Amino acid sequence: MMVYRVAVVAMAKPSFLRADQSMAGNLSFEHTSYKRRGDLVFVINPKGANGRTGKEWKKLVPYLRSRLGRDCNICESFTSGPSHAIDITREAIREGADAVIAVGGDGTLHEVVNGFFWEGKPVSTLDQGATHTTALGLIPLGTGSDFARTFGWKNDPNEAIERIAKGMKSRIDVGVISGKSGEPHYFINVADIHLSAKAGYHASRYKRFGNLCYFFGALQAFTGHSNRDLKIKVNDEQWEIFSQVTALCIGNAKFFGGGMKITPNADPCNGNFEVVILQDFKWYDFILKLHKLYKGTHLSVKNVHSRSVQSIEVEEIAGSGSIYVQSDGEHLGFLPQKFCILPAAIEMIH
Ligand SMILES: Nc1ncnc2c1ncn2[C@@H]1O[C@H](COP(=O)(O)OP(=O)(O)OP(=O)(O)O)[C@@H](O)[C@H]1O
Repeated sequence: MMVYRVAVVAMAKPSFLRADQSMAGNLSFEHTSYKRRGDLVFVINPKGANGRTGKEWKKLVPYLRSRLGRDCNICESFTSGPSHAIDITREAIREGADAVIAVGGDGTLHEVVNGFFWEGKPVSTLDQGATHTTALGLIPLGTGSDFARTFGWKNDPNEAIERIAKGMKSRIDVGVISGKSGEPHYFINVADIHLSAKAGYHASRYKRFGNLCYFFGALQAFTGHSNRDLKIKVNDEQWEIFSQVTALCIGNAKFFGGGMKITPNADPCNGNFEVVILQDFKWYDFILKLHKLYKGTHLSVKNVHSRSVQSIEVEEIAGSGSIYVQSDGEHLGFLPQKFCILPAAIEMIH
């Protein structure tokens, strides 16, 4: 789908994006006859954090323009609904944007990351040769904003603008999920299975309560929950059985669920996931051990297993098709699924 169009004028390539006014949904870009330092496309979810993202963004724009506008072409693109950020990102990359910056929570970042890929391959710029890369940026303004926590970033847009102004970049890993059918799906933060994924599924309905949504989601997920026997295959080796699994979490970064440091050794730049498996947890274990899960000191707790992997395949032994899977806090579907790391897949502004 064409998300925005660049009016074509007769001029030497490249054609660049320029948008000095914002519009809901599709954008029209003017050309500039020269390339300034960078073309930045901001992808804003106005409904993020129960509408707070849109309000904060409005307040932020004058400062953003004064801080970055002299050196960069600034383009604002508002998402009109789920998945729109994926299309905006693909189009921006094809048109040669220097950075696509997600403005919102982990869900918006997740969609922008998925926009860096198309049919299993990285999206590339149409007419600037193989050397041009589009960087990923983030202004964290969501409910949980868990990915940002790994880097110690707060929901502070001014800090984020400084990072963009400095323009320090490094390559980070991305996870790819392939189920039995359909397109590969990408994640940047944490993918998780069973109880936590079910909790996240329910939490999305309570975002108006801020971080309390995770508590309400967890309460609902416990209703009718039972631990299940799973089999896993790590790095394409032998299948192993893990009995009575409560949750299995695959971290490219460390935090999920609004600040729980579930995969405390994960590092998005090291070419590995950290997998943490909780087995045979009862509801009261979460009460007794919750502080450890938030602090990331739970790896020494009984029935907690952790390892570093490049790929992991997970199936339920009973094959009920009812084990929830989420990635970056977004409901993905059900088991079976395979998760692989794509080392250094995206350049990120940090
Ligand atoms: N215009 C829109 N209207 C409704 N939903 C939207 C719109 N644009 C994007 N979305 C959806 O909103 C969801 C949540 O957005 P986002 O992650 O930015 O905020 P959040 O859920 O409050 O934060 P977090 O994920 O960090 O907890 C995304 O999954 C996205 O698909």
